[in-house]
Amino acid sequence: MENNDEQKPRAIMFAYPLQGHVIPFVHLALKLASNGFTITFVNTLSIHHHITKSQPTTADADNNNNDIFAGARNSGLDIRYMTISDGFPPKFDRSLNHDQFMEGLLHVFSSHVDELVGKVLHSDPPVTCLISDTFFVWSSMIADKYNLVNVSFWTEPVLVLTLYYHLDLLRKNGHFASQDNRKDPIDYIPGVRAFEPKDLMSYLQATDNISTVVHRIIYKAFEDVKRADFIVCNTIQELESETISALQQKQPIYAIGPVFPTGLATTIVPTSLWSESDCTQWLHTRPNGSVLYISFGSYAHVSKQEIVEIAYGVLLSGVSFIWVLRPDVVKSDETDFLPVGFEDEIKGKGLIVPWCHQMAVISHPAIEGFLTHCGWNSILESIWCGVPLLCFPLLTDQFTNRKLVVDDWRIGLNLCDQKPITRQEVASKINLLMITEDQLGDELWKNVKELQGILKNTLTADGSSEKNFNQFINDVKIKLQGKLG
Ligand SMILES: O=c1ccn([C@@H]2O[C@H](COP(=O)(O)OP(=O)(O)O[C@H]3O[C@H](CO)[C@@H](O)[C@H](O)[C@H]3O)[C@@H](O)[C@H]2O)c(=O)[nH]1
Repeated sequence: MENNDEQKPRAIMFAYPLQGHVIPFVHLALKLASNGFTITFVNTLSIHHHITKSQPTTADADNNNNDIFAGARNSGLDIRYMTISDGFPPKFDRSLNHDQFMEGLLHVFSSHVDELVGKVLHSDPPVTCLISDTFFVWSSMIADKYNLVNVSFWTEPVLVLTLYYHLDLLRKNGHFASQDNRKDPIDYIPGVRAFEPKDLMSYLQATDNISTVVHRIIYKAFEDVKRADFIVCNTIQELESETISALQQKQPIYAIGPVFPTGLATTIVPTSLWSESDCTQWLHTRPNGSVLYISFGSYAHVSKQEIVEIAYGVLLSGVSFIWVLRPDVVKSDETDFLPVGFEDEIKGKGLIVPWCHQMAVISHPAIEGFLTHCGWNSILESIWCGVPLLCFPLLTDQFTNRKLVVDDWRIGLNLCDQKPITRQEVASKINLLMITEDQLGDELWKNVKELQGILKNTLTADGSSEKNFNQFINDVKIKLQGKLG
């Protein structure tokens, strides 16, 4: 029962300044605000500029120009919006100068956060709770300094969180950070069945340099998360139950996913860093179940050679396709990375766009398969839409996510079994995925429909994510009462 004298909880939220993190953060903010929280949402200035620049020029966009949550507030939610410097000038290219940018997030960003939290702490209602991305290295320092409930939001599978959490075990057993990492299966991580080292996150597979800036962030962030009061995860209890239960022995952890754009959110809170091309008209002209959607997310880079092999492979397969090729997908100043004449050859068959509204595209009945880099949001969105996956992991958690999709849940195939990829293999894998009359295609399709049912169910009133979310809110309130004495 709601106690009216209870102070309204107010959380300040810091999203990691990358597309794949901002999207779930925004939707978590909306979910919390719909459940009685006052939210102060903080984006870096750079993310803010990207979002506002990519908006179509409409009256709504003008409204949203300084405040992406203006529409949400008009609908009655108490979400305030602030921006913060990430320490770099606006024109600094954060994608091309990735490591320098990450050094800034590691060493400089916390002082900006500290200053901002100090300023807003005593506004009305006072800030009582910090919700920050698990990859930030300063959360416990800020929470301790300002006596805030410390909530870590994890935007990847709990399997990945667990592996980072137990980095000490991987080291001790020689699967990480040894002269010559062990190649045999890893069978000692609590809640994780034996798996191959090739399925570890890319940073933990490294042997040459394990002091890169991302490694240093990982070492610090996954020690820091051990001091969080609560860990909230964009995953689903039914999909990762053993792993979640094991980690729950260590810390309170809540699977509340999928944290998705609902109808309300998609229309009123812009989150895209690039302008979205409208693919709907084109999709309407295609037969149901005939189009392959291809995207490598917002962050990873692909080599020109791989783009060329995929391009020829898609042509050889003969399927229709939409391919999202963001301007910086190849890590160089080179903009002509497609084979000469490719765009003429695909006329009437394929559509290439720099960015789109992914959920709108993959929920269209014309879409039959998704060639993906295995970003966690893309996987959840694809399951939600009942679309099987063709997996081409590039970086970070994507290798571990691939294992879940292909080996554990059997809702997808590997694009290639070993690198370098070839156009012949690309074509044959696309055909295997897209021809659902075949036994394999049929099995993938049935499995993904089953998981789709689980995902849809989890957000109903009796569903696990809904229950976990309510439990989380109750536990935060109890913790707050304890803190306020
Ligand atoms: O044209 C596009 C392409 C993508 N998206 C959206 O962008 C997000 C992309 O997220 P994700 O699929 O997770 O990929 P990344 O952007 O690469 O995400 C980063 O963050 C994820 C969550 O932490 C990690 O799993 C990834 O490995 C990491 O690269 C999704 O919500 C997509 O719907 C669009 O809206 N339009």
